[in-house]
Amino acid sequence: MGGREYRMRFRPEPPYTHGQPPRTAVLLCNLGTPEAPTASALRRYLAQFLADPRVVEIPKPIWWLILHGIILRVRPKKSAAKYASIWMPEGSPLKVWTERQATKLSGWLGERGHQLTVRYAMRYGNPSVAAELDRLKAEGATRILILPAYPQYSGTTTASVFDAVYAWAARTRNIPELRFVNRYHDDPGYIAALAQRIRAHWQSHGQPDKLVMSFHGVPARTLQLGDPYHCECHKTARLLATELGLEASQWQLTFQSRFGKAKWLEPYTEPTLVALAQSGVKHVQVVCPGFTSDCLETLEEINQEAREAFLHAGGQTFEYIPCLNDSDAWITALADLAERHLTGWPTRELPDPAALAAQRAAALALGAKQ
Ligand SMILES: C=CC1=C(C)c2cc3[nH]c(cc4nc(cc5[nH]c(cc1n2)c(C)c5CCC(=O)O)C(CCC(=O)O)=C4C)c(C)c3C=C
Ligand SMILES: [Fe+2]
Ligand SMILES: [Fe+2]
Repeated sequence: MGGREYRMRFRPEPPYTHGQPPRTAVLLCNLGTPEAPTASALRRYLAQFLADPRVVEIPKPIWWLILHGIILRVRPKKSAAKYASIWMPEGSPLKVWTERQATKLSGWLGERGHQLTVRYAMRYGNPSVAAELDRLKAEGATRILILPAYPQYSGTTTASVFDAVYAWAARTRNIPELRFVNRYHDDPGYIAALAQRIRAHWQSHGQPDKLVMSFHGVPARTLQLGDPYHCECHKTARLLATELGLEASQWQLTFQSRFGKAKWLEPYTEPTLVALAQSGVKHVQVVCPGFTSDCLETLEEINQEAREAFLHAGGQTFEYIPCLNDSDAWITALADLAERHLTGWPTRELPDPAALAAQRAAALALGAKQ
């Protein structure tokens, strides 16, 4: 590599100062979402998302023809209409919830005496992983914990977040200490937060004939290729059912959001709901434990499309139980998780009273518990 090329690759950075105290940050990374519920925003988002070789494992020359020749011509308009039906006044639900989680988590970790920064980033779209890492570094972060918003590890999601971090590190001269959370599908705090969400629903609505736990699917082939996602979804579901005291006949795991013509993990959510209705099951509740924030896949695909299919097939009541979002039990679980992953750094940071007060104020503004 020539000198100029080298300088271009490793961008100039502020000079390193000896004796600076270590500064820790947590980066909560979620999938990403379009900027607006419009066809042009959807085209930009889907072009980036579906070009990721972690997401679509088809040889590039063939996939490029399908993606640019068909999918990006047809899907943006259809998907935009779906997004429009779930859009919140503040923006896309996925981003709104992820941002609230980061703000609340920051406040709660501050309450526990940690002086650290919590930010969120999106793997596709904005704020990008690279931009947030640049920002954290510019603010003096020397240690960064990468916390994907996915409890179950999958090469298609978790590993893709890590790819983005590695790509950023590959062009960074003075790389902060990095830590990665791979999975927390069996974390007791996560399971307890899910159980609490469901029990709260039961208090006002009662128990269903069947509780359907619907996870996002992945191509079935990835299971044979060693992706642990399928097994981790099953373990989450099993632990949750045990925590809720459910017998095998009272719940079922399904996989949703099939994309393309290949076989995906089964059983598929919507056909299962239709079959349940046809077999005489009247009252179902659906929960999506693999999604930590409500998004298109839960609010539209489950709460609109799947509801319609179940009721049309003869079901009587369909209740959707919202995702963890910014519920107190979930933020507690995230804080515990981050804390466990943050222990053992060689030096402890000294709390900064001004930063603590600011974090507390932000958390209080969101109604966080004292
Ligand atoms: C929770 C984990 C997720 C896995 C695993 C996952 C795999 C995966 N997804 C696609 C294709 C699409 N997914 C889309 C939306 C979407 N996917 C997840 C999560 C996982 N995906 C979320 C949280 C969302 C919602 C985003 C939002 O903005 O609300 C979409 C886009 C929507 C659409 O146009 O229908 C596509 C496409 C594949 C191919 C895949 C694994 C190979
Ligand atoms: Fe997806
Ligand atoms: Fe979908």
